[in-house]
Amino acid sequence: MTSKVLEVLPGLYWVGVMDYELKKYDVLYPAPYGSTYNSYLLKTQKGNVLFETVKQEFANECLDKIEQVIGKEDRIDYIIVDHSEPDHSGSLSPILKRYPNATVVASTAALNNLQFIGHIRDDIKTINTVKTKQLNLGDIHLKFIYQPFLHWPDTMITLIEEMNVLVTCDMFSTHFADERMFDDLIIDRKDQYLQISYDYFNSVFGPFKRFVLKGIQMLEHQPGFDLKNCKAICCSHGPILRGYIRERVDLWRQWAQPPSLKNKVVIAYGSVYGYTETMANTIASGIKSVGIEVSMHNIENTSSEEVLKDFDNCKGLLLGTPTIVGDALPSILTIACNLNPYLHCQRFIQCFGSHGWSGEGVGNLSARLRQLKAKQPVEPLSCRLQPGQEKLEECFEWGKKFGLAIKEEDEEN
Ligand SMILES: Cc1cc2nc3c(=O)[nH]c(=O)nc-3n(C[C@H](O)[C@H](O)[C@H](O)COP(=O)(O)O)c2cc1C
Repeated sequence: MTSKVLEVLPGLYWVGVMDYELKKYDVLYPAPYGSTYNSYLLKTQKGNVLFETVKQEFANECLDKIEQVIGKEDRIDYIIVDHSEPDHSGSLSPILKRYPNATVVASTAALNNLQFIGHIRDDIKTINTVKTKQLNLGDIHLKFIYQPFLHWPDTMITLIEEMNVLVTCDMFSTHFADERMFDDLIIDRKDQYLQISYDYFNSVFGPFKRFVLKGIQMLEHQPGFDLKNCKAICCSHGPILRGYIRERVDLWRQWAQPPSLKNKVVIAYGSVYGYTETMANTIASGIKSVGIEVSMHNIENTSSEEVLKDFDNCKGLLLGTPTIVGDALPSILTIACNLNPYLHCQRFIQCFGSHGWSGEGVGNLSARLRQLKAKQPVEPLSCRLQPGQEKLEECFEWGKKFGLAIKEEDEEN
């Protein structure tokens, strides 16, 4: 189903598309309300400017809408690519084919990526916004504000100065398709919009919270721009913001606050004969001896999800596994695979376990844990079969050292 061109403000039009069929995004996350790929067309004294394109399969619909605004004869002079992810740049090639004289305006990193997305021709005119930070279009000036990691290294925000409008690409976006397209027109779906906005924030921007806070601060202190008088935030998915800009910015700021982590260690383990379990209990005693709280999970009676939920607001995690047929226990490996270097590199994470002969369990698990680049005040701890008195003393000291590292960091802060 095609949608209509919408006027955002005089001279600025939405020429994006609706994607009601989208069921999931980024492979993993449900998109229960579909999505939109927002592209905007700005008419100025010195030419027509297109902000973002749309997903490749919607190129013709976007081209039709562009023609509805500028007619068959007029041309696109500039295409601003605030972020080169294919859902925004996928139609760049067909649009450049139709408007071969358009200049592509993007950051160094985005221009670089565009060589590998749609493989645009080498002779296309470009402006690198890391060097050229402004564009004078007569009655309108564009200011390019490079904001890497919102949410790729290539991202920028464009300020349409005279209109007091921000084009933010994925920042302040969400996957939500509604033909009314403006935040103040969809208040009857407020709860759905809020819920999917939070999910989108978490999945896409969750790993980049400090960049979100930096980005918001930058917008609030941008010379010549007043967020209070901002007329619209033209994001790249879901409703355009115009009625509730302040509220949305405040929500994003609130969601982006760093988690407050407890001085607590979660220990999750599996154990066939109780050997890894004995290690776990002794390690826990060592941790508690320095005043750090511990919570224990035997994976036989709980799930990886519950362990991850418990660890969500804790500083430390220890994973225990025996070696079973040349590997670690899958459920314990699953916990490690659900951790992420961007999200968990500031935490304390290590592993331990018992084995019979070859001992790959702890080795394989620790290979994954090293990829997280988390803090590891102790080396992985292995034990051949049943831990004896000496090994138990080692477990106690190992736990104590792990707990002390958490305590010392807390005292330093
Ligand atoms: C089904 C099964 C397969 C095993 N495979 C291995 C193996 O490939 N390599 C190894 O070092 N030990 C292997 N073991 C031995 C255990 O790792 C060892 O008994 C360990 O001490 C068990 O610790 P737990 O009581 O904490 O489970 C295996 C044990 C079982 C029950």
